[in-house]
Amino acid sequence: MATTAAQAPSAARHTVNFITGNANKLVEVKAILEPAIQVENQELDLIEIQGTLEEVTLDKCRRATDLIQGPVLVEDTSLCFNVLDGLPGPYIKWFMKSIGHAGLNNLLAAYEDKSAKAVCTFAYSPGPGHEPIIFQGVTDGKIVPPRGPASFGWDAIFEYQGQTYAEMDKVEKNKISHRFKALEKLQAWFANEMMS
Ligand SMILES: O=P(O)(O)OP(=O)(O)OP(=O)(O)OC[C@H]1O[C@@H](n2cnc3c(O)ncnc32)[C@H](O)[C@@H]1O
Ligand SMILES: [Mg+2]
Repeated sequence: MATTAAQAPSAARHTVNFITGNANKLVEVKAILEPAIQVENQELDLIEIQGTLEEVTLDKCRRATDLIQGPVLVEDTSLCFNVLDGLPGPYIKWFMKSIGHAGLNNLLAAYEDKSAKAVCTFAYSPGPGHEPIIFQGVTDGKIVPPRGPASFGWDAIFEYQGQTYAEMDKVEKNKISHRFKALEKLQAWFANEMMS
């Protein structure tokens, strides 16, 4: 059957298979990308290596590609304290689990500089045998005692222009977040792919 003009744009739309076990990430990625890019999800428990933000994400992407045997999108989130040369960085998940919001604040108690960077590193692979492509977004803020709901990771202790991520309306967070900035680059790359 011939494709009608009305069907064409949606048929040409990209779909990504976002591999994550984190429901909050998935909600944000969908809110930012859809409807331009359709987001599907598979949950895999991927081993995460030690290394730079890029190395950790690239390795995660290669492992996901091998398991899925198809196109995948993965993401790794870091919270980097400037005075600690970027730590906890990609190990933030384990710091959150072990010492929580109070412990993360205490790590900076000896320093005046509470500035931090939220970094989102996405890697997209078209499938086995392809090198993954990296899209990174950074939002600068500072670490503060928790304010707002504690429903998503370290949102309550990361302050951006006077408000913690947790205090912000979700729509507002998704306009300035590290995740949004990385996905802007991904969207531009997909748009370019569609034209070539
Ligand atoms: O399956 P994956 O995608 O790996 O999901 P994850 O929860 O293991 O996520 P990461 O390995 O990227 O670890 C990042 C940690 O930072 C938290 N996190 C990620 N994005 C966040 C955001 O926008 N705001 C607050 N916390 C966030 C997240 O809950 C983890 O504890
Ligand atoms: Mg993880």
